[in-house]
Amino acid sequence: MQHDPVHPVVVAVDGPAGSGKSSVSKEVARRLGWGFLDTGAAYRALAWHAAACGVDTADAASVVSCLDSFDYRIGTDPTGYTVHVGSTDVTQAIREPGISGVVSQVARVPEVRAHLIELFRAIMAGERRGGIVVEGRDITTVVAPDAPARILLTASEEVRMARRSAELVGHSAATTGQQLRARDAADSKVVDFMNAADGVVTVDSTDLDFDQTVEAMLDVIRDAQVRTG
Ligand SMILES: Nc1ncnc2c1ncn2[C@@H]1O[C@H](COP(=O)(O)OP(=O)(O)OP(=O)(O)O)[C@@H](O)[C@H]1O
Ligand SMILES: Nc1ccn([C@@H]2O[C@H](COP(=O)(O)O)[C@@H](O)[C@H]2O)c(=O)n1
Repeated sequence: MQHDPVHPVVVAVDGPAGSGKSSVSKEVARRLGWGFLDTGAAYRALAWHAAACGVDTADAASVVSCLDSFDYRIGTDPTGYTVHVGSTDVTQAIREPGISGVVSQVARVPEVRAHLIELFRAIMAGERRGGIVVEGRDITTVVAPDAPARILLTASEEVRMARRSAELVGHSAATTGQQLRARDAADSKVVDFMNAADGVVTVDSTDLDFDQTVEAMLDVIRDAQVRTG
């Protein structure tokens, strides 16, 4: 797994909502000096764009009609990336519960998935650092099934709910937990991110703190580096 200036090393990470995919992957990328790609941000930004255009996100054909005008930009710097749709910075807006509540409707549309997967592969190929850590739901199985290191990052539902409620001040723990469970249920109908596919290593962070989880992921990457030379 040596640095090839043309093909960055890809680390693929999947997992359910609140498992730590984005925060842990970002820190792993930062420690390696590699890029980081949060693929969920694109589905969220498209949900934001559809809503901004007055489109009903439950109507697949209307969502598809928004793809042509979806001018999406995201950086891969793990120390501070921004998300733009056109000239609007939507980095914060796409994290609002209103977007989390409808993003699965957008993500289940096959044309949307095909469009965004192409975009992710282009971003991965354009990475100029030695590697890129890419996280989402179908990275280990669809977006980058040949990645040398593939990880399913998980944690018990109870722990994931507690971690998510701790960061969402002003929202009840019950509502936050309900939303997380509903999103996983909807997303699971489209891709399987609860079970590790063949060759994918599971990192269960239920009993690990943040730093231990980062180290566990780095161990998997180091093992893959030894395996693939
Ligand atoms: N091992 C851990 N110990 C303690 N807290 C953690 C751990 N891993 C992640 N967290 C915290 O859990 C919260 C959820 O993590 P994060 O947002 O990275 O999850 P996610 O899988 O990307 O979620 P989503 O798919 O909903 O965007 C964050 O506040 C993060 O700091
Ligand atoms: N590879 C992916 C990534 C995300 N999604 C959908 O986007 C939603 C938001 O993702 P977060 O990681 O920011 O929570 C998620 O709930 C999925 O609907 C996806 O389908 N595939």
